[in-house]
Amino acid sequence: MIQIERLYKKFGKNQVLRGLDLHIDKGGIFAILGPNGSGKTTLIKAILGMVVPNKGVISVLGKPIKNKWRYRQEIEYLPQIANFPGNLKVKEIIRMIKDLRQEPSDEERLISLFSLEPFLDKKLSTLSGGTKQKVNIVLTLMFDNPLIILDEPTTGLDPLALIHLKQLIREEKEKGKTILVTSHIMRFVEEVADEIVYLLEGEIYFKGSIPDLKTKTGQSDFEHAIAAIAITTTDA
Ligand SMILES: Nc1ncnc2c1ncn2[C@@H]1O[C@H](COP(=O)(O)OP(=O)(O)OP(=O)(O)O)[C@@H](O)[C@H]1O
Repeated sequence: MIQIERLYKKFGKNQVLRGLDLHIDKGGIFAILGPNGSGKTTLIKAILGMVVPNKGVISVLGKPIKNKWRYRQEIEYLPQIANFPGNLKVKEIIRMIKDLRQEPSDEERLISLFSLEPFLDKKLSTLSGGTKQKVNIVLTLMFDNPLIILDEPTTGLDPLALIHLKQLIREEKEKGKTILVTSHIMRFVEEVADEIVYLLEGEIYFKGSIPDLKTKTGQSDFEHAIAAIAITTTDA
């Protein structure tokens, strides 16, 4: 599904990824975690071909992605900050993305799930942050592709929308898909993730299940296990 070998990326003098290796061979929900600025979004954008690495090889769905773009049609991506033109109405942006993708979509179910009907004729610039995020989730999950990448999908969501999001992610996983998700909300991660991928100092510090992480850190609580990595490695 995703194979990354010795990935390096620096911005100016800032060496963000330092020979990162990552292999994701099966479906499931993988939480990409790590401190602020550890390179989670950089890694995701490298997988999407939006950040060009300095060195290393990335293969997605079985093929190296260098100088390729077609593979992106098989990926759904929810960016951390989606910047769609504010003067477009919700129904217009949905139609625009559908026209661009030219793929079957099931937006009606998602619009109804998030109760977005009253907003379809409203301009994006007039929506609250949480409602915008619901629209972004619809735009991401309305297509049916094997790889889904969600960068901070919970931002701004109310509790009911969060329950729907978790359910949707689990449904996609049941279809055998691979879902990469970043989040700073540890409760959300603990509820949905099959595996944790923890980035630190430009490499993968830990990849494995939550029980394995608890064993490794000697912590019985997930949030404390994550915090323990930060404390241990800062002290080192
Ligand atoms: N386009 C860019 N130009 C220059 N520096 C960048 C660029 N994109 C990211 N960086 C830097 O790379 C580092 C990693 O950023 P990145 O956004 O990948 O981290 P992150 O782990 O996703 O952080 P957060 O948890 O805060 O979202 C940061 O120091 C950031 O300032």
